[in-house]
Amino acid sequence: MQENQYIAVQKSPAVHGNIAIQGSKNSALALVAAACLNDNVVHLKNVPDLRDFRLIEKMLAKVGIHTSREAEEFLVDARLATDYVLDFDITADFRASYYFIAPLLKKFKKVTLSYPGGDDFGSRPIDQHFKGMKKLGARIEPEGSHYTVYADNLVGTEFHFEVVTSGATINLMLIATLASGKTTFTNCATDPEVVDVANFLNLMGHHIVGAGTDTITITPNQNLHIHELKYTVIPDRLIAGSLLMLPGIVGGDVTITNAIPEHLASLLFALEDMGLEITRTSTGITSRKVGSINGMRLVTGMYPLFATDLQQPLTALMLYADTPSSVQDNVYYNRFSHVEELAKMGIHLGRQNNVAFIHGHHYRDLVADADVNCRDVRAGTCLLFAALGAEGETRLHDVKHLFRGYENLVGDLSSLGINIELRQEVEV
Ligand SMILES: CC(=O)N[C@H]1[C@@H](OP(=O)(O)OP(=O)(O)OC[C@H]2O[C@@H](n3ccc(=O)[nH]c3=O)[C@H](O)[C@@H]2O)O[C@H](CO)[C@@H](O)[C@@H]1O
Ligand SMILES: C=C(OP(=O)(O)O)C(=O)O
Repeated sequence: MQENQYIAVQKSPAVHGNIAIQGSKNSALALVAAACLNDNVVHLKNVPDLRDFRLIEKMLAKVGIHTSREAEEFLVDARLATDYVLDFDITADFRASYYFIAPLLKKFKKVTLSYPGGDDFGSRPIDQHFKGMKKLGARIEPEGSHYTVYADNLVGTEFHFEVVTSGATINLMLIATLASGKTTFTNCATDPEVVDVANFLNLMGHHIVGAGTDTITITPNQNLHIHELKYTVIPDRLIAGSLLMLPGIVGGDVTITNAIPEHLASLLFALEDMGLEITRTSTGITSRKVGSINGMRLVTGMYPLFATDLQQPLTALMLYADTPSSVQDNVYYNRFSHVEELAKMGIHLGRQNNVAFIHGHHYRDLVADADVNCRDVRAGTCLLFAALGAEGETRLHDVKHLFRGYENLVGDLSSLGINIELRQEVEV
């Protein structure tokens, strides 16, 4: 359906309102896979209703793993898994497909799947996943666009990540629960999503220590009590962080009622540095425009440094600052698809390798009447936010990318007072 739709936005009045944030997409993707490791039903709360999860449901149904949505819960029951080959088209269509290696290795000691998809911002290697699996004793056979992992005898080991990667840290943590004996990983990612998955594995009865630090040990428990589990996914820090930027662009205030401030520390400092008033309370985070917005020099890095996923949305705020800014993405050097699209709105950023330069101020009187394409979820957020400060109408196409991250984007923004509409594309 989203193939035939576009979003139209006009210059927005000051925003006011409260939003409760959906569950984290990136955490829930891993938790659904982790739930498939349990030998009984798992009830996950806060799994967002997004395309990746609909793909997962279809992919798992094909191998006999039952999932369903009942009331607020996403149910997973992997007890009757029937096949070790995951659909090639589906596994190539989203990033987190590699998290399903562990549950199928558990059942069949082998699994075949495609190389992962996800947002395209240049090279997204999975060499650390492969190196870690091999160190645990797996054998990997590439076969064109797909590969098979064989794991007859996984043995606990020590593995040092050459690159800090959240995906590989989570994936290898899941696979290490299948090994005999203890595994120690060093140079791990410390993201909240890693901690969320470790907490769930501990709830299952495994013994994971150190998640959230650079050293994680996994002592698997092969005599788990087999019972139903309930677990709640953490709120989505990337959506919370993005929405907190809005007052800086159009004025007003936004309160996120269920965010976890520690997960957003580097963003909140950046927003304060840019001149927003940020209030952290036990019930949420409020961002309010109280004066002019300053530019800043932003550098991304792995958690707890500034998240690469938030640099594109923050670029939109930088457009409306009084002084220039720069954004250096050290995680994905080519995560700049918004730059070409902003140019269609008359917003010209400089770009040198992995750094974008934003003049600021200059765009305050911008008049836009433009059609732009959302090429990935966070680039789409940048375009949408940039358009909210410009006179005239901006039409965002390829919204399927945008909706990959947001469960209720149009509803949430409308509730804040933003003039946003979902329209049908006209067939030509
Ligand atoms: C589904 C999901 O959770 N997606 C998030 C996850 O992606 P994803 O898990 O794919 O990203 P990683 O944390 O793995 O990537 C971090 C860095 O490590 C590099 N790398 C990664 C794996 C590997 O085997 N070799 C390697 O060199 C990557 O190129 C990148 O430069 O974290 C990214 C970085 O915070 C976010 O932008 C994505 O939103
Ligand atoms: C890049 C993202 O997702 P994925 O890793 O699933 O492509 C994202 O959520 O910004």
